[in-house]
Amino acid sequence: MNVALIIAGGSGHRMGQDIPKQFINVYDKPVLIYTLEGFQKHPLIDAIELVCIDGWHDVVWAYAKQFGIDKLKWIVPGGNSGQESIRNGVYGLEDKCAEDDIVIIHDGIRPLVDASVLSDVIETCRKYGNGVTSMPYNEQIFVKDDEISTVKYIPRETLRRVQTPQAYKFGKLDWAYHKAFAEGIGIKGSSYTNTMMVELGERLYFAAGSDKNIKLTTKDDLEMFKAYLKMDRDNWLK
Ligand SMILES: C[C@](O)(CO)[C@H](O)COP(=O)(O)O
Repeated sequence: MNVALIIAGGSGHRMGQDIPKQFINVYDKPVLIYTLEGFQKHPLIDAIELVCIDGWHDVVWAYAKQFGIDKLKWIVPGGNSGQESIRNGVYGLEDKCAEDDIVIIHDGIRPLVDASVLSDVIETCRKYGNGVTSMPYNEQIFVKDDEISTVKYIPRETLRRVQTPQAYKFGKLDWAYHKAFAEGIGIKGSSYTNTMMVELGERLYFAAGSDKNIKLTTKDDLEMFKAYLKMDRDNWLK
């Protein structure tokens, strides 16, 4: 079984809106529903679990009914940090998933995930035990020496930037969150499943990412999302 674990536990202050950014309407549809539709339509996804900020669960069930997201099976509460939210989602699957089932973790605010990206991350996980979508860097990365200057760069050929979706076998994922939270490894600051896994000594395997798979963090990202949707619609009308 392949289960999507969608993370929508945040309140999204950086967007400067009154409502959490995953619930902002774009052309009469909430951002989160665009994300869920990507998983709903994919033939390899069997079920979806959503980690959702408190107070919005009934709203999500109503939207799921309205937009035909019938793969959505479970909603669990968000945590105080990104890692707590993902942990809640993983623990919520303990009586639903077997060791070898694949869990595909994805940010609820990345609404442009392509079917080919999902297929490749699942295939990579089948082959190696995990898969993280990633992209090369096409800009130079410099290390700050202080707040205003640098004397060091990292050759970009040695770097990959990692996105979601990320796929893990459930047994390993569940083991990792229990160990990480028991021992305080890889759960602070901007940690995510990928960085935690590496801190726990695991090797991660790259799957194909996409430049279109943007994370909606700022208002500019929202404008870019709208532009992508318009471009798709214009292509479809041609
Ligand atoms: C993939 C990711 O960048 C972590 O490596 C993830 O998208 C981060 O999400 P966050 O909400 O900005 O922590």
